[in-house]
Amino acid sequence: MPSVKHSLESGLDFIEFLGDRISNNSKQELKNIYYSEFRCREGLKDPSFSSVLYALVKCNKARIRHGQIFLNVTPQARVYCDQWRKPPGQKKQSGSSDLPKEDERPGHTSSPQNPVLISKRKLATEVLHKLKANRKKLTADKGGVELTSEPVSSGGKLQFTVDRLRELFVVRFHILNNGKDCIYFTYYTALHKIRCFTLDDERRVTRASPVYLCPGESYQVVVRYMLNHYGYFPATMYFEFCPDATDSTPFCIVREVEAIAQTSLAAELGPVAPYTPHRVSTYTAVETLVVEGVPPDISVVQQLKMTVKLGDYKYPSYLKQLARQRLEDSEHLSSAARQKLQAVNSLKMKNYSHRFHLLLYLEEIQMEVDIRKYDLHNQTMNQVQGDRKLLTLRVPGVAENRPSVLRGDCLRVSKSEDTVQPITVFTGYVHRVELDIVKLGFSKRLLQAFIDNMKFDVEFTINRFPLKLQHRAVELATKYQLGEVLFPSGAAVASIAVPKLRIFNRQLENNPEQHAAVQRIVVGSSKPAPHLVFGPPGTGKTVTLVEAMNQVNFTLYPSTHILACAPSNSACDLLCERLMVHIDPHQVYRMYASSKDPRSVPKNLLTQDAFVFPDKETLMKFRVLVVTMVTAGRLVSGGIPVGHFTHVFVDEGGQAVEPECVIAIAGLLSPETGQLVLAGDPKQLGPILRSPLALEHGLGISLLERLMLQNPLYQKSSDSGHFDTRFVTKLLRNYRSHSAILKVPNELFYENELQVFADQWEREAFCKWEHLPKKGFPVIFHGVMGKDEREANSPSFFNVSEVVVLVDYLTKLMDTQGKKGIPKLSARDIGIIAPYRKQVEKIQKALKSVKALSQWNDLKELKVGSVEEFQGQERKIILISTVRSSINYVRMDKDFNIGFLSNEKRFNVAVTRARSLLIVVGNPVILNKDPTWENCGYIFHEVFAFSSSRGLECLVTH
Ligand SMILES: Nc1ncnc2c1ncn2[C@@H]1O[C@H](COP(=O)(O)OP(=O)(O)OP(=O)(O)O)[C@@H](O)[C@H]1O
Repeated sequence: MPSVKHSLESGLDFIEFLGDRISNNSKQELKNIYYSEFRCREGLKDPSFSSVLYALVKCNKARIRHGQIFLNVTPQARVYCDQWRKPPGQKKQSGSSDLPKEDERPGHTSSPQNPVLISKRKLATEVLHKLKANRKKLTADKGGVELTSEPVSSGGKLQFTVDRLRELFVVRFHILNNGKDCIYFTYYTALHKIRCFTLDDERRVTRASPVYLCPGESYQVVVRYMLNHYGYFPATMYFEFCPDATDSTPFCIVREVEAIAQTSLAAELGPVAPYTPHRVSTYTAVETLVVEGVPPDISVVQQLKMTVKLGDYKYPSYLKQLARQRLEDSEHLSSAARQKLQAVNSLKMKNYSHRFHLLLYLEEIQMEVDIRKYDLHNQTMNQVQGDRKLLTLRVPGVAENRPSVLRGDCLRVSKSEDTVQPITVFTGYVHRVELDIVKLGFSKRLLQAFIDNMKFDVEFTINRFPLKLQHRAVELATKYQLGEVLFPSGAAVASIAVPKLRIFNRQLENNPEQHAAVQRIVVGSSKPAPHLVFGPPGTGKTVTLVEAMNQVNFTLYPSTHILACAPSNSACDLLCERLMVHIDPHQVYRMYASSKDPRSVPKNLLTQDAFVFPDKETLMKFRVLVVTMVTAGRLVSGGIPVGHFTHVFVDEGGQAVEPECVIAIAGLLSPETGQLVLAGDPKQLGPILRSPLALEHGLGISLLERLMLQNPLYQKSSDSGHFDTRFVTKLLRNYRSHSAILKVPNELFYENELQVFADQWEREAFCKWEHLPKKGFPVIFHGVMGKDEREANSPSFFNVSEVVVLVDYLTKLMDTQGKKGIPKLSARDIGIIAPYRKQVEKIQKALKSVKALSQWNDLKELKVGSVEEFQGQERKIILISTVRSSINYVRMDKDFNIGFLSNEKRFNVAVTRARSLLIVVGNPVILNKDPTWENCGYIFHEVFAFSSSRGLECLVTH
């Protein structure tokens, strides 16, 4: 019995084979064609007609009504004729050819799979490969054959746009034998399976019955497009010719066809200018004379005096050598260098600072190498209207940290025409970053000499401040003997009875794990060892942390001071907002770094125009300070004494490298009496690192993850199979999402341990939404054949077809809210996640320009951002745009650690933010090439009762 999958593939090939005869509904006639023409092709082992029909019906590719068969390919017919039929007795060809070898062609394969598909796939791979390598050769007219088309092609590419769907668009290829000899037109096909066109020619050319063209004779192939969906539909048309029907080497001519169907919104959002990539130039050392620029006014009012020194921590030169060797040839690391690295491989308190200094140096060296890639040449700057002391510079990519430029950072510019050494280098300080524009403060000397259109070369520099803080932190960890905090043995742990608590957040009363965790933290049951709270997304880690802080503040008052930290500002803001529900806001202080733009701070957290670092005494009066880990370093510099903070709470602890986390501990927390609490999920976004060497030697592992992986106190007991709850709390009840939303992450990352506890009314709020493909399953995967594009000289990607679909869903949500049992919505209930900054920008632009959406008067509250910006956040409805539509860029995503593909952790965070409805918009063909997304397709298949091997394809719900 053949598998349904095998039968379906044969069925789809049969449909393709039928060509124009697809409209034939007679079961008997189709059966005859199947057996007499299709199934008996040489070497084929297709299943029986009834098995094929069964598979087609089961997978919605055919319907049977009153004994008649309706093949489900219209109007999206994929009915170009397949002509992989070898002429009987054809001899093996000799000589080189553009074509696949003869024994790889159908009829010569012994594979039990369908050879039509295999050979066509092979042909497609080969032709596409050759197109990349030598496009000119493949697309050139040759052998006397002239291939023209209507519409006319240019450089082998034929592009056309249709404005309206479901309207016929005809492309004609004219084949003219312009040579002196006769020629056989033996074969043609489209090398992509996009079901939006049919191929037709009068005499049904096949290798079995080629068309003979005498000199001067011509022939026509017609491609009929019927686009049912907006998007971008590329195809590669392959035409094959032979000077002699039996005994000569065939050759081919290829044309690329791009059909585009777009709305006016898509046209409006399209590229503003063709993409011109930034060219990387080689760097040569030159003698320079540096002229200092003007830093921005400190918007932070600095009342906190710096009393603890921060060293410079420059890396030793031998390390640069080592890193360079490694970068160029990892085989030839000197043995001394190798030993140095090996010596620090196993982390102990004894080598703690030494090891992290080394790894941080390696990271810095790599950062220096990477930042050079962004150097700009021959750039013009402009004077800022209204503030002529500043110059603006366009920095493509800055919005997605390529390069990372923050307020207060420094850039080095020199006049492009300056060639005489020493070259004058002007340092410019970043006053403001606005999308891809930076505003820079330079010295008077440059401003006075500045004239419009002056050309400059620009070098970016790295911000060493966070690195320096990390170096100091690992040193302080040794100085203050944090051994029992960083490598706890559990020896000093006293057994204390847990107190009865009056819980502030009543939700926790129903969750014994959360409740117990709070009790343990309040009583300090793990002290001096850290207490870990870990669990999958939405299991209430942050809520537990916040309740524990409330309880510590309330129960142990007045002897406690809390430092609440997270790696990112958005996670800190969330902590702060939740803390202020139960703690008097005057007792909580949210301290921001000077690099933070006050305009990006949530209104309820910004109490004054500028940020203030109050003096030490004032700071020490607050019950709770909320800061990022890096800003916690300022508290150390400001001389807040060790032991002032009785508790340090770290949320999203899995996102920071260990030395970053230690900034908030070393020099602040008492090693004997302090309580450290770390919350996080190692399966969500981790630290981002550049140096492969540092990664290889473990810098990518967070403190939370290291303790969980390497310290027995934080592992399940082999006897009981349970965690020791004095040290670790594992949360498994998910309070955020509908089970359908959790299905994929639960299976892929959490061994199906995650339990659904979200409020039933909330989680099922969209289960009856009329636009769901399956009622009761509030997940939509919407397949879009879009195009990932870039514009001007920005390296960031966007995909307008996906923006159009997102906007369409938003409009549907707006139209249906408050009707038929669907709750009323405000824009703040919705979040849109996109992997690239340009796509975020295009979505924001679309939100502003679509009139229908302006009904939401809080439209500004609709958050559009990257996954990083959504970590720890949730919304009722999440829409995700995956953008990627060409396989060629997937490698780039991996190298730059961007995008959704090849990054499980980013995928996990993105799909676990929604409470009641998740809509993913993406290209199924590309996503299926990634194992995580492909699995996603398989898992959904069960739900949708599809039976196919085609991953996400079956979920395409145009
Ligand atoms: N015991 C509980 N009962 C009901 N709802 C809860 C409970 N604990 C947490 N929640 C709710 O679950 C949602 C997720 O909580 P929280 O943000 O604390 O999860 P998290 O584990 O920190 O998530 P992430 O890993 O995504 O950062 C919130 O809406 C919160 O109010």
